[in-house]
Amino acid sequence: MREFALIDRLSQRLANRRADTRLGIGDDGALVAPSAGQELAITTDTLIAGRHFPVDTSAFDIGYKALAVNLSDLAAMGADPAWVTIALAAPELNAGWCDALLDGALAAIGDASVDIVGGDTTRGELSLTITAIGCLPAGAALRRSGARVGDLIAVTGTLGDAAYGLQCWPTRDNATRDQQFFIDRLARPQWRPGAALRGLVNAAIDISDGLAADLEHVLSASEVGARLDIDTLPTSESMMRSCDRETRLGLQWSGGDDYELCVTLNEAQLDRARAAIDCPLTVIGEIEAEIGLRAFDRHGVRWNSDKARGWDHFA
Ligand SMILES: Nc1ncnc2c1ncn2[C@@H]1O[C@H](COP(=O)(O)OP(=O)(O)OP(=O)(O)O)[C@@H](O)[C@H]1O
Ligand SMILES: Cc1ncc(C[n+]2csc(CCOP(=O)(O)O)c2C)c(N)n1
Ligand SMILES: [Mg+2]
Repeated sequence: MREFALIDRLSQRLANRRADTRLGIGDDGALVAPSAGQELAITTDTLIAGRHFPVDTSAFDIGYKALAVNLSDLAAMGADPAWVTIALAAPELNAGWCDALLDGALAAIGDASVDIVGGDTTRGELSLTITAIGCLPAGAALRRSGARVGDLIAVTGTLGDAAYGLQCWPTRDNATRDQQFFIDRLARPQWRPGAALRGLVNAAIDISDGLAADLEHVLSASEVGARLDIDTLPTSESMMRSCDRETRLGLQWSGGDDYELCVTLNEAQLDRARAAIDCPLTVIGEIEAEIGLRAFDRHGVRWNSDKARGWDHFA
């Protein structure tokens, strides 16, 4: 298939959902009309074959993950996702493969009010760069710098599953149910509706590089420290069955690819935050004045947190 055949195919399949999308695919740029009083949150993330996903990942899963990780960044800003562009580089264009990629992208969007308003198509090694734009009332964004001494630290969902999924990847053709669960967590991360936490939490980040590394970004932006109770890290049943404690804690601490939200909030808002977000929200620690990230086990013994700190492309 040629470049313009793909673009025609895309525009035929994409119907705009939003009244404030004035012009989608087809011109030199898209046109959108945000409401007065709103701010736009803008984020971009690239996924490269062999680096962000195994080279033999299905087109559906590549499309899914590319959208999910970007919508997760908007969620971490507390923005309602609204528009995305998809820049695709591929060695060749195969119609069935492109359809499956778009199926995956649309599945990750789900019933969110998001329009794919543009993109770019080039020949090259397989990679996707998504730009996602979200809306929120001016001043209401969830920033990394908002954590306050005394805040609780909480995370959505469970941690470590996707990092273990990467280790399970070689089993994918005859995976056990637990191994398949981990592989699915890697391939199709569930982005969380962070916009629902606006006004309820003081700071937020999504966990892409690993809990420790990403929480450190919040701590340094907020000029505070934290104490974590390592035995409270939310753990899936599959993970409990599959890994010993040290392996599990290593994956949860610094494995990355979780795309869960880590937030800090006043204890008085905890019940409201839990009611607002449609997934478990587990308290794992507290913000303290003393700079640095400290972890302790349930007996109060310091957990060796000098282990690998998280994903760094250039480490
Ligand atoms: N090449 C670049 N040019 C300009 N800004 C950049 C560049 N790379 C990163 N940034 C900015 O640096 C900040 C942190 O980027 P980073 O990619 O680490 O985001 P993240 O949300 O922590 O991680 P992830 O990419 O896993 O979602 C963001 O504000 C991002 O826009
Ligand atoms: C094949 C393969 N190898 C390694 C990993 C792990 N991984 C890659 S990038 C990243 C952090 C987020 O990326 P970024 O910071 O670019 O957003 C993680 C945890 C993977 N998913 N697939
Ligand atoms: Mg992020």
